[in-house]
Amino acid sequence: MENGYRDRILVTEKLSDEGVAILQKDFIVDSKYGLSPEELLNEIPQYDALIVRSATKVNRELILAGKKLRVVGRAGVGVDNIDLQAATERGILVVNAPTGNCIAAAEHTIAHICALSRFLTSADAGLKRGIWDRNAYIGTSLEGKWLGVVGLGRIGREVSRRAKGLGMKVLAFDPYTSEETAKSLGVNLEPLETVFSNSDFITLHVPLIETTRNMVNRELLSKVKPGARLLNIARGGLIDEEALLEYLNNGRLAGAGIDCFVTEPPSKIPDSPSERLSKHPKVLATPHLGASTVEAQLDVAIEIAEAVMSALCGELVPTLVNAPAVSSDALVYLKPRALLAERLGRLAYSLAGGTFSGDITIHFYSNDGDDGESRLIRTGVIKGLMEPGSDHVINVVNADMVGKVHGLQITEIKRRCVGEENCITLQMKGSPPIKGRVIGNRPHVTCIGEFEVDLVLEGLVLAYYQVDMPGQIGKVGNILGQANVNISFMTLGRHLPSRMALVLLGLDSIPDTKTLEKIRADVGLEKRPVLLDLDGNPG
Ligand SMILES: NC(=O)C1=CN([C@@H]2O[C@H](COP(=O)(O)OP(=O)(O)OC[C@H]3O[C@@H](n4cnc5c(N)ncnc54)[C@H](O)[C@@H]3O)[C@@H](O)[C@H]2O)C=CC1
Ligand SMILES: O=C(O)C(=O)COP(=O)(O)O
Repeated sequence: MENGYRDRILVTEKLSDEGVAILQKDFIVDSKYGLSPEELLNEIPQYDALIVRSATKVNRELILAGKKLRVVGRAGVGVDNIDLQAATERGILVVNAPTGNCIAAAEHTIAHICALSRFLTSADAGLKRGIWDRNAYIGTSLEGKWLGVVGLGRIGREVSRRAKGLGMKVLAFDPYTSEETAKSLGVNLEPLETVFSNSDFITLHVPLIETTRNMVNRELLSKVKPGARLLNIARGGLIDEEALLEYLNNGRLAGAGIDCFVTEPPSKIPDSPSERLSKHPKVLATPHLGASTVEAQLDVAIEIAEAVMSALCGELVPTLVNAPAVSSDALVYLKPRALLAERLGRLAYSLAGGTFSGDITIHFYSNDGDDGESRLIRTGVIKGLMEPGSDHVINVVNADMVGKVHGLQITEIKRRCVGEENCITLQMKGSPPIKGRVIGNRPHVTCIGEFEVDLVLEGLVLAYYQVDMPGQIGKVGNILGQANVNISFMTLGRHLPSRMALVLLGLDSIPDTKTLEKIRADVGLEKRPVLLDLDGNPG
C-alpha cells in the first residue's frame, strides 16, 4: 500500500465473514461468486490478490491476465486447481491454509466409513420411500477390521487416530512418513499393494500431483481384498473412475465413499464416469463436503486472510506453497538476515555503478542442511542485486529462476563460527567484499573491502572514497548545506597504508547532479559520489 493506493483482493468462492473482515481492515475486498472463466479473465487485471477454494481454476491464462496479481490464496489445503509453475514464473506467491479444515476432512472420512458399513444413506432413502426392510441392510462391524490409509499426513493421521478409537486396526502407505511417526500412532507402514490386499476399508489422503494422478488404477484394484470398501475424501483424479465403476459392478468392491470427483459437479458432463459414480447404488456420494463445517470454514478463512495479508505486505509466509516451507519460529530469526542479504546486494549493485557481475559468493553462518535458510539469504542477495535495475518483482518464489536466466552463479559458503551468527559477507567478482551484521534486528554494513564502517542500511546514503586528510568532511558538509540537503548521520572507514577513507553519509533528501559534481570537484574525488537509495523502489 503506497501513496494511498489500497491493494484489491478478489474472492471467488464463499469465505467466512470473519476472514473477509480481517482483510477489509487494510484492503479493498470484492466477493464475486460464480464467475464464469471468461468473466474471471475480465475481472482479474484489476486485482492484486485472488482468494479461491477448490472450484476456481487458476490456470496459466488467468495468471498471465492478472497483470497486477502478486498473491493467490487457497482457502483450504489442495492446490491442484492452481498452475503453480505459471505462478512461480511470474513471482506470484501462492499461499494456502493447510491446517484449518483437517479435522473436518477426517471427521467426514469417519462419517463415510460408518455410513458405508451400515448402509445408512440407502436405508434412510428406502424408508423415506416407505420401505421398511431390515434384511437388505445387514452391515459390517468396524471393530477389529483393517483400515488402510494412503497418505499419512495431517488428515491421514487424524483419520487413523479416530479409527483406532472405533476399534479398527490401521496400516498405511506413505513413502515420506517415518516409521517413528507411524509407530507413535500405532500404525503399521506397508507397501501400497499390501495396504490394498489387506484392508477392509481403504482411504486416500494424498495430494493430487503428478505421481498420485490415477494411482488407484485397474492394476492396484486387482489386488483389493474382496468385499473391501474404498474412500476418496481427498481429490478427484487419484482414482481411475472407469476402473472403480468396473470393480463396483463386478462385486469385488462392496462399496465406495466418494467426496471428490474428476468432474465437479459430476452432472457437468452427462454420463461421464464421475456422474455414473455419483449415481451408483454402491457409492455414498457427497458434493466435496470434506471441509464444510462451520468451524473449519471459520478457521480456514482466518488462516488464509492472515496469510494473504502478510504476503501482500511483503512478509515471508510460512504457508507459502511454491517455495520450500520455513517454520514460523525459524522465520523470526531468518527475516532480519534475509533483509540484510537484500541490503548488501543493493549496496554491492550501487557501489559497482549500477551493475552486477554474474559471479557471486555469499558467506554466512548456517545450521547444516537448512535449505530454507540458504534459499532466503540467496533470495535476498538476488533481489538486492537485480531489482533496482529491472522491472522484475523478485521474491523467494522466483529468485533462483530469475537469477539463472540472468547468468548469476552463486556460491554459498556456510560456516559455524561463534560470534558470526548474524553476519553475511557478499563477494561480487571484481568488487570488494562487503560484510554486514544484523544488530537489534536492523541490517548494518560493517566492512567494505579494507574499510571498517558502521552504517544501518536504511534510507538515502551518499558514498565516496576520499584522500584521508583534514578538511574534507567540512567541504562536503558545506556543499550539501548550500543545496539544502540535511546530513542525518555519517560513518568513515580509514585505510591507513593507502591514506584513503570511505565516507558514508545519511541524507534526508536527494541532492541534484550539480551538487554531486561539485563534491567530486572540490574534494578531488576520482569518481562522482554514489547515491544509494536503500529503501527505495526498484527502477
Ligand atoms: N474433501 C475435502 O474437502 C478435502 C480434501 N483435502 C485433500 O486432502 C489432501 C491431503 O491433505 P493433508 O493430509 O492435509 O495433506 P498433507 O500434506 O498433510 O499430507 C499428505 C500426505 O501424502 C503423502 N504422500 C505424498 N505423495 C504420496 C504418495 N505417492 N503415496 C503415498 N503418500 C503420499 C505425503 O507424504 C503426506 O504425508 C489434500 O491435498 C487435499 O487434496 C483436504 C482437505 C479437505
Ligand atoms: O482444502 C481442500 O483441499 C479441499 O478440498 C476443500 O475444498 P473447498 O475449500 O471446500 O472447496
